[in-house]
Amino acid sequence: MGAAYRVASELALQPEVDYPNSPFFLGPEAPCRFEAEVFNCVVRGEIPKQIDGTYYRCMPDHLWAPLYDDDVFINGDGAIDAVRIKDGHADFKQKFVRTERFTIERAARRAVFGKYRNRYTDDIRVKHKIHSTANTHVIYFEKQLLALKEDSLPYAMNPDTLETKGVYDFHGQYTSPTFTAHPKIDPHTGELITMGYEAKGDMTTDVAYFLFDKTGKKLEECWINTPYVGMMHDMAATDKWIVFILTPLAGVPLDLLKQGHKHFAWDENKPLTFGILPRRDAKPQDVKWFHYKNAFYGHSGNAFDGEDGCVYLDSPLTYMNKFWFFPPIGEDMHRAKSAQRPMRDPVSHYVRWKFDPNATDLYVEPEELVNVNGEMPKVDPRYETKPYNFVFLAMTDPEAEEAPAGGIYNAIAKCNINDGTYEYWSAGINIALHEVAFVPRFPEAPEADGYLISVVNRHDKLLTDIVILDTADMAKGPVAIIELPFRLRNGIHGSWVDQEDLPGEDFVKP
Ligand SMILES: C/C=C/c1ccc(O)c(OC)c1
Ligand SMILES: [Fe+2]
Repeated sequence: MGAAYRVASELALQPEVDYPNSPFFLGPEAPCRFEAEVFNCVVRGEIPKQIDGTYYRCMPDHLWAPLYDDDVFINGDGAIDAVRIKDGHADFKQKFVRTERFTIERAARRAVFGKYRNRYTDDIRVKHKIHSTANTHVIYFEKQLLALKEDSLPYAMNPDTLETKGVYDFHGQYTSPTFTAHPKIDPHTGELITMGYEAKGDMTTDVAYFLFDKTGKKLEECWINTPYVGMMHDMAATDKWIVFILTPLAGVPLDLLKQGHKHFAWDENKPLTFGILPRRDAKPQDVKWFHYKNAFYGHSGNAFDGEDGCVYLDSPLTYMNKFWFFPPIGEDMHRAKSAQRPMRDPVSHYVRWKFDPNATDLYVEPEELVNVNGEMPKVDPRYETKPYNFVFLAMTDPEAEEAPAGGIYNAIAKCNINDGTYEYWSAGINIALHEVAFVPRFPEAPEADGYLISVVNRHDKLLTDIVILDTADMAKGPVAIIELPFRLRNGIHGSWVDQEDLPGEDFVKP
């Protein structure tokens, strides 16, 4: 190391960017902090000409060193990545959502907001401001992007410029202060199905369900209460039913929150719980709650109505608290320890839950569909809310001798849920793979026949690739690799939007 750099290493970082010494902020996960535009990205291979649209993705990226060293990666500022693909070329853009937090902290040039979902840890002057980081999911509805964080309302954005328009409450029709990061858009009706939890304030059991028609007109609003307070990250919907998912990541008592405790803590005495509610003409007394044992639920694959009148929900099931950074209840809040899983069971597998609206026994036991250690399920969107045959999962390569760095995903599987078989591409060791987006090969293509888009963080090169796979030959690996000239961080969820649904051709202005 040259003399200049020996000196540099003795110079302290300015406090506003002196990030904690934690895996959430180091090495390949060091904050990026930039906005970007790359016209005509470097591409290897051939991007199929039929692909015409934009892939949007949400990435938490702390702009400022957090006020608390034990802050979690899911409290980073939301940046939206957009990859516009047309005629075999790709243009890239990344912009931060202009949340209130973004704007206030930019003016202050430092962090002002406190811990994840704990406004009692915010600087007193922003305690009543919108807490959203808009960092979890980005969906497309009513010709705009909605950047989502489950503790707040959506932020609406322009899909071409990625400019933030502002907080969106469906023209006053949405009356909960919280909005899930996993609303569902029914591909057959264009309706938006959504909910907010802790909907009457921190640690309340209130949940508000809403249905909007494709023009954004409210069709349903129904308020219910859950058996306990817990993280309700994802949901599910069929033609006839809504499924609420309540996990044992329990909300801590309000007085602990006020003392600065993390919002959630793993409660090994609480069961993973499901509630079903009629999708139409929903009444609070209609909700019916089912429960399993103590287990972790991340995301829903799909749900559908059976001919037997039962509601079927398919999902990965995990036997340990994947969110180990939310400690067991009752323990010191700085401790990070996982709940125990039963010995020899897989960490996760893909299962089917069955809820009988007429059941008297409210205990449910899932049936295994596919034995893979995967999460971030995606089905062909044309089959959402309907019976289906295939699910894509981000997973840990079952044949790799070493786990991928950081316990993240390094393979993508196309799973047949009818016979439990799967085909997959493994990207190797020193990389992190993400949730996929699916693009049908052509509008009437068979289910799951088409292309997958995912982001690959190359820890070997500290750069990021966007890969395109052909689902007809998963094992072959990418047919095209879009090479970005910089590194992105772990992202959460994203959406593919066909060009014919987008408002214009203004993605890249000359
Ligand atoms: C897999 C991710 C799950 C998740 C749950 C709650 C959050 O606030 C969040 O923010 C990025 C992510
Ligand atoms: Fe999620």
